[in-house]
Amino acid sequence: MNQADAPRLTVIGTGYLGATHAICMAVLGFEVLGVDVDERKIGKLASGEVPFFEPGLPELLTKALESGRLRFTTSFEEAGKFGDVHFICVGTPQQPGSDAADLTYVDASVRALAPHLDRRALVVGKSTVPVGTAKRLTGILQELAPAGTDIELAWNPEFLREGFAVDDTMRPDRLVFGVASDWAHERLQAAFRPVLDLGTPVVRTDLATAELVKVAANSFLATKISYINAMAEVCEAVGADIKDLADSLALDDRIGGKFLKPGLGFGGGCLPKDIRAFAHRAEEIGVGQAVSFLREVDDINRRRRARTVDLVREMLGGISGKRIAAWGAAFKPNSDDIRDAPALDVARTMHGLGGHVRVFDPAALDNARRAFPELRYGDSAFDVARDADVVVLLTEWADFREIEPDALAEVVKHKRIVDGRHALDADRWRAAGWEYRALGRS
Ligand SMILES: NC(=O)C1=CN([C@@H]2O[C@H](COP(=O)(O)OP(=O)(O)OC[C@H]3O[C@@H](n4cnc5c(N)ncnc54)[C@H](O)[C@@H]3O)[C@@H](O)[C@H]2O)C=CC1
Ligand SMILES: O=C(O)[C@H]1O[C@H](OP(=O)(O)OP(=O)(O)OC[C@H]2O[C@@H](n3ccc(=O)[nH]c3=O)[C@H](O)[C@@H]2O)[C@H](O)[C@@H](O)[C@@H]1O
Repeated sequence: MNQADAPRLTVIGTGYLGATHAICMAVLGFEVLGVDVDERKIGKLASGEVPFFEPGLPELLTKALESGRLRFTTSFEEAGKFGDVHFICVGTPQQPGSDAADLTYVDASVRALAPHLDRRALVVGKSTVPVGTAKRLTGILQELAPAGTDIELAWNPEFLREGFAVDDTMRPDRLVFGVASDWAHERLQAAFRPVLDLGTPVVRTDLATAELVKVAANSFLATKISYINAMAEVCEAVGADIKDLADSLALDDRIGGKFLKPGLGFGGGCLPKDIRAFAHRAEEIGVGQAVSFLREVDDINRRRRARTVDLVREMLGGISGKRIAAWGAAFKPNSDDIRDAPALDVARTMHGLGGHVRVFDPAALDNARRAFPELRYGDSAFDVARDADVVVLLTEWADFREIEPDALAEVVKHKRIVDGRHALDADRWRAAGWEYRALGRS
């Protein structure tokens, strides 16, 4: 990359998204400054420690720090002086007691940065926000940036998946540039030059469309998952098989098999809160009816968690006093993220019903322990399964899928397994004498 032309980047908010973006951009050759209000997080990153689990990222952090192109700070003054392009990557969680997105952090970060922008710069929103946020932030920048400086706002939604964050950042399927001028578009092109050189498709559009693309994408993915889980409910009622049904649908190219995996449903820090915030925002702007199906998507998804508990109850004839091995805590494999994790929701419900639940997860145990100290935890999949009345697979880590039914049979009290993620080979487990149950399978 031609260093002379390359803009200097700041990345504001160094959580899952921001840390990944900052590290990858430095590896790609940019000078990058990561900024966060969390001193501990900044301290860890600066000393070479990624504060969350993400395959491949620790190695890249080491590489980026060694290159001298990546630094971290808590100072917005330093950020304003340093950067030509500022990426806003702070959290937009669900507001407590409401479906709306909490924009406190986005507003605070823009307000903190704006007074320090003393030369022409581009501020780029990456966080997932309700449509209309960019317009409002443009007003805040105009109000708070020093008089006479030319500050523009653009929107560049992010589509990375946790667990594949490095690859999704370095080689995304597409880039969306929501811009209000040719200058902003050119600046974004410069800020993604090495990615564009790979032939990555770019959609240039306006700010509102860019904001909407993101929530539309997550809503589509959530709808696909709830669609197949709705079919699972129907299968349960008639004794049909959701696995065969999903496999058959997937063979139609127009439908495709991705995000068509039935089971416990979606969780995490994004899909659930994003569909709720979108439905809420649509209602605010008078088009609630257009996306009212998202409420149903959410309800179908929540029912999966309750139904999984029901399945365990049916199998055991009650949950109170039973020893239950819960395999998984993270919202999906290859992540330590427990935000709105279906696995922990199910484990906590079974605990609340008097079950002796013990949880194991290969990466998310520390986070789970901190968030839910009332649950009991073990050191391995076999450890929590000792003398269990039932094993419940809640997050489909490869470590769990690879376990031999005969080896596990040695430690459990009863050979019963609930496959909450349709991740195990039912025939193999049944052949080994296990009672195998999964939602939507007779
Ligand atoms: N996690 C993911 O895979 C993806 C997340 N997103 C979106 O990106 C945004 C961030 O998500 P995550 O990285 O998961 O959240 P996170 O909670 O891991 O990170 C947010 C970071 O922002 C920092 N922060 C809060 N207020 C700040 C301020 N005023 N100034 C500077 N830093 C501040 C926090 O300390 C934290 O480190 C959200 O809008 C999310 O929906 C989009 C695509 C993927
Ligand atoms: O906005 C975001 O933060 C991100 O949200 C999701 O990414 P992520 O939350 O990392 O995880 P996914 O792989 O999408 O899985 C989400 C949930 O759906 C569940 N899922 C996924 C696929 C499937 O077929 N069935 C299913 O139940 C997973 O177990 C998980 O709980 C999107 O896939 C990303 O494109 C987006 O950038």
